[in-house]
Amino acid sequence: MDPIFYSPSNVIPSESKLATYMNRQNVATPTYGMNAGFSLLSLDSPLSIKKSQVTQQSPEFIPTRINSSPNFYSPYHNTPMLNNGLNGGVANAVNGLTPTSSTSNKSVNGTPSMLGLQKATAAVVAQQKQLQQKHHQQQQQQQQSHLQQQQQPQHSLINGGSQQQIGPPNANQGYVGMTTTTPLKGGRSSLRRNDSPSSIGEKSPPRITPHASPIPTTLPASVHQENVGGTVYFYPTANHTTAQSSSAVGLGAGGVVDTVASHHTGQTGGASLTPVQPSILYTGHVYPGPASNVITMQPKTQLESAFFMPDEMRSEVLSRNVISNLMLDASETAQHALPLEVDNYHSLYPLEALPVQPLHAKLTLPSSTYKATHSTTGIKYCLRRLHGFRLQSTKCMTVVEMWKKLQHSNVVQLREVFTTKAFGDNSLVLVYDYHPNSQTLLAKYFTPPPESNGYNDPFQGEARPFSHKSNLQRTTGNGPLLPEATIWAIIMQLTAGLRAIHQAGLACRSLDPTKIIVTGKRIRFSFSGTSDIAQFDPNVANPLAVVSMHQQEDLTALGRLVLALACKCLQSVQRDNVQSSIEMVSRHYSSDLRNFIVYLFTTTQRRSVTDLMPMIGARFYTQLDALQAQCDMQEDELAKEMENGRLYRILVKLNCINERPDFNLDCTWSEIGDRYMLKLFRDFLFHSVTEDGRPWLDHAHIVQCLNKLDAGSLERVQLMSRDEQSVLIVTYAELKNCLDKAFSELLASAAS
Ligand SMILES: Nc1ncnc2c1ncn2[C@@H]1O[C@H](COP(=O)(O)OP(=O)(O)OP(=O)(O)O)[C@@H](O)[C@H]1O
Repeated sequence: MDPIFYSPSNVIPSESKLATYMNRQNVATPTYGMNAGFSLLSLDSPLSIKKSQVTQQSPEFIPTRINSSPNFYSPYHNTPMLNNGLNGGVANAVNGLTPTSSTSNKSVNGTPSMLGLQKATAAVVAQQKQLQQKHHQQQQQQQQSHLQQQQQPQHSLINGGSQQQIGPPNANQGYVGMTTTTPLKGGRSSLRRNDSPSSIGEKSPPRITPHASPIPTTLPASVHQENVGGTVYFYPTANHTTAQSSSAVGLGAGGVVDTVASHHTGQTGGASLTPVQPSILYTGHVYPGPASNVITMQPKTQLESAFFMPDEMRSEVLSRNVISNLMLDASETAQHALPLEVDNYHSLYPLEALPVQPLHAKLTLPSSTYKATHSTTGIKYCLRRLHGFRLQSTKCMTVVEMWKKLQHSNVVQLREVFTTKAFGDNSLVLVYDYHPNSQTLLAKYFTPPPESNGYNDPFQGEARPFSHKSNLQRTTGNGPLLPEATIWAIIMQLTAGLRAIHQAGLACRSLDPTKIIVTGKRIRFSFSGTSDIAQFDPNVANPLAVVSMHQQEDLTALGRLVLALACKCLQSVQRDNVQSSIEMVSRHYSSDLRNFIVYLFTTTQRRSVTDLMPMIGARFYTQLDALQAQCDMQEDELAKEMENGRLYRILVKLNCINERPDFNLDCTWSEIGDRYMLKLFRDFLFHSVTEDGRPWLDHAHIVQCLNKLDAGSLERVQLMSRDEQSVLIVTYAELKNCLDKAFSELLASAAS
């Protein structure tokens, strides 16, 4: 909330209109000319859009006009928009000081758009500056001497969308009229109720409780009080308005209440017409649309990319969420003989394990893997259970601590280790980070695709890994060979992880396609440290020497894995096949890849993971570039979703307040006082209809209005009562104040 506009009032209840007015009186704000002020008002409202200009939206509820509006994403009131030649209609409207010009909302292709509306508002602001200079003197004279007389011909009552020129119902009320048309109806004819908040004579019978706005005991002479169906509204009187500012706009005739007028009343009471700066009108923080470097990365059209995340990213996120939320019901849990709780974890869910043929069959202990939820934090983890395992020595906890400290983006982090009897045996459980929708390297690259017609090629797959066809290796039983770039991308991630492990004084010891997981494009060593614990020997004299030996074994295992990946076949690394497999690599891939594999297979010399870096060479930059491009895209998606989250929170607030059936035993709470404005605003947002009564659905309208509400823009909005008999004119800043206040009341009540 902006304290400038909503400083606490001392005598008058803060929820009353008077309080709002009183607060405004003390504020030095720029002054608006009456006509210009109204022209500003109407131009940014869909109320001024003619039926013929309203374009039906696509079923997807996307503004379809975006392609024809290149500046759609320009921030509101962006000055350059004034110069793009698209706002001629607006200029005409302003020149004529006629806020009713329907051409103001036309976009390039002649259809109305929020761009048009934005431009209209921006254009008005610019035109306003010129007009203020031009008419400054003239207005001063008019306002000082004959304000009342000059206003009279302009008085109008917005009534059911038609324009009626009427005189002020009561001269003492200081009504200041406006001329406008409202082709779009904010109300719903089917829901017409006599619940108008403002005075339009006898047409708005009461629906509002008399206790809505407590009446202050003393009223300043400058304030007019009016009781409408039990709700008291306070307006500045004509005299006061005149005295305050010769150009002040106080209250619309009949049902038109301009609650913003005093915002624009000059402090000196003179007629200085300082326009509201665009930045003050709306300090927007809307998503400006995708960056050009990002949009070219996406296969979608500009429109799609602007609103929706790439399909690949969406399906990845969705499937991760689905998998992450999977749970067993009670009968399934019993069927799997799973305990309800294991230590601090519950909701165990077995992670599917494929029948595998590991390259390293050293770890023969039976084991199981589960997803489980932490009882306190609700965070999901991956539990690796070693069945029937007894810790021989607590000395191995030293190595557990070393693994726990190892943090790397290519290593699944070990969190804790505990023993348990919850499974009915002595199990050791290792708790790792859970990465949903992961699959092992084995499942991803070494599993034959399912046969479509039931026919199995006897010359393909594991039965005859290098068979009769001369170009067999181009298509193995596990599908076509991998592109070299993919192999290098895997190598880079594996060597990065391995380097971190070795530098921490540890060894992987299970560098095996069943113990490496792939999550999207990320490769991680999983279940690290399991071998260290399962095969811990407390009697080893020189643990450092053993680690060094294991590290050398890791490098050999890496060479075997890369060779298997290059041949897309596990049998290619069997002792008898290695030579022919390397020849095959020479034929199909670069000599760099071959040399890389040969280096790792050369066990006669001491190797180091750091020696692998120069072999990767400039490919490192390609990988870095791809990662940074991905970051750019994800950051852009984040910006988009951040805005969605913000708008969602406003909607939550609005809907918690609107139509609330009962609050502190007051069933009319949401219908009275300032909350009534929020209700009408909700109608304006979502229930606008075209002149012929068709729903007017425009996502851009909703987003734009919500953004203005969130920013507390000083721009005004016309709200029409559901009986369509009256119009309330408020700023978004006032609406925001109402929203904050009403929601705070709800929060306070909920907390008490
Ligand atoms: N940290 C993790 N987060 C999410 N899923 C994982 C994680 N680690 C492994 N997985 C998945 O769990 C599944 C089972 O892995 P596991 O290593 O138990 O396979 P396995 O074939 O049973 O191996 P083993 O024969 O050694 O028990 C695999 O699909 C793997 O992708």
